[in-house]
Amino acid sequence: MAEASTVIFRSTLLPSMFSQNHHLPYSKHFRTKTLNSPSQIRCSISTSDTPFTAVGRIPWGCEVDSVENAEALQKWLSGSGLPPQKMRIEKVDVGERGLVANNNIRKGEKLLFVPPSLVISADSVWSCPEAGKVLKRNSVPDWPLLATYLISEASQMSSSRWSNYISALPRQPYSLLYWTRSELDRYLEASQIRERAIERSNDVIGTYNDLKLRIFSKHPDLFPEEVFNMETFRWSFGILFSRLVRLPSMDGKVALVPWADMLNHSCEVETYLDYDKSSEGIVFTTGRPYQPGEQVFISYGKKSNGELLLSYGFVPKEGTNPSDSAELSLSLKKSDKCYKEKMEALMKYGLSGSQCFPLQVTGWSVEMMAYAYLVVSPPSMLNQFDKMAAAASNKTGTKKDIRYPDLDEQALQFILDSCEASIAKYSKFLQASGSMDLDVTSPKQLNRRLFLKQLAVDLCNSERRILYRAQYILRRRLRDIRSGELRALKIFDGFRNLFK
Ligand SMILES: C[S@@+](CC[C@H](N)C(=O)[O-])C[C@H]1O[C@@H](n2cnc3c(N)ncnc32)[C@H](O)[C@@H]1O
Repeated sequence: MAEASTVIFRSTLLPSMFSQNHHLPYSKHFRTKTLNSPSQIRCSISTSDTPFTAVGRIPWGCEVDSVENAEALQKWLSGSGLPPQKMRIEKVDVGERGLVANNNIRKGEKLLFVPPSLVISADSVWSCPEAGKVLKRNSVPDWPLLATYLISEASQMSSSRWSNYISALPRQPYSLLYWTRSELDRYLEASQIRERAIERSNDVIGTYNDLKLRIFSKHPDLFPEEVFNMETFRWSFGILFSRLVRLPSMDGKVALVPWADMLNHSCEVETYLDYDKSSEGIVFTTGRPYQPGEQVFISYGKKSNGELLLSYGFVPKEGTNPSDSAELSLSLKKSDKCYKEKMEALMKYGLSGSQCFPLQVTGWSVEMMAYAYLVVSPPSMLNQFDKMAAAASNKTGTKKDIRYPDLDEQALQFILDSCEASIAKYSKFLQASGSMDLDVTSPKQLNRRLFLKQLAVDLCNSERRILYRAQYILRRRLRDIRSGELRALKIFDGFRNLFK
């Protein structure tokens, strides 16, 4: 058996393209090409208590913890070419349903072997071929194409080849797409994830409206609004965000992999799904042994707790995620004497006067430090603004690691101030959360609110922890700088007295 490290191919459940670059609007990847045209319908996330449009019930899928539908899926897959498995679907403690080991599984074993014929991708055959042809003719990119495909197949019910798979999908995936605007404002006020969730919802709305304008309205026979509407698109995007896999060995192709998508995530494992050329199937290689009855995990990628909440609707236990990070917002002061010049430099590199940077337990990025240098630099350093802005952006090939020792103290103090302002926001929310939601009377609403609030509290605790750590490092660095300066001053005074 090959060593795990040689056979593990990196992939993530939900494309890693979103996590790799915080500053890249993810919409660029899945929106259709004409989205920026002047004729596009502009629409923003609802400010009312409902997400997008009125919440309708999706007529397919199942309750998120339904094992019956998952067992029917298992049977259908076995009859359709899925080889015998060393795992079975069960109700689990972490993640509602998951795959558990049937017998002892060794570290370094290859599992799954889902054949390409059981994978849903942009090349899959449509039960309604005409609809597929129209989308292809309009060069619809993979994400919206797959979202439409899923709805189209779901609406075919048992005539679709994928009916058993679709019946086992959650009717309402856990995703921030299902949080209303007021829930996002209420619970995620302190976290930058709120902005990302609003952006994402707006992108989904924009994508749907664009498809409707360009394609669906012109082919109402193929894409009737009763089936292809905002509600069904919210569902299909929720499914894609929480289950789509990027397969590096298939040139980064994105796909839904039935059965494999029953695996839950653990921050403690580093095994990813990918296509294995030798066995011609989707596999993963275990990074640790499992005992019979134990849940088997994969990794959805190196994502922060906020990113996991955004796409998958869960937050790992505090302190268990080594890839966790918090976003810190830094802002240029309007009262800055060189505000105009600094803004020009920032805009030249695609940055703005208020910019978010990831902060990790281990520290902060060179981009963040460069941005802080720019904010605190005096007018005499005007000729350095461009260089600083270039280093603050991660879009240039220029040398990023710039140093201005004379500005260190001010730049670090500026980051510390921003950090402390952010900590105060988290603390305010966490304090207030205890007495929140006592105004709710219906048990169903109370349950939902308690559930969302708990997720938000977990997220805020984990993000505040990272900020506390940064605060500690910053204070220590500043103390060192200041005590170093004090020592130098004392030595200087000593010499002066000697000469006197
Ligand atoms: C790819 S699916 C995994 C199968 C899923 N549990 C099911 O029953 O359909 C991803 C979803 O599983 C759940 N999940 C995965 N890992 C989890 C974890 N570590 N903790 C809590 N929920 C998890 C989340 O609801 C997520 O949106």
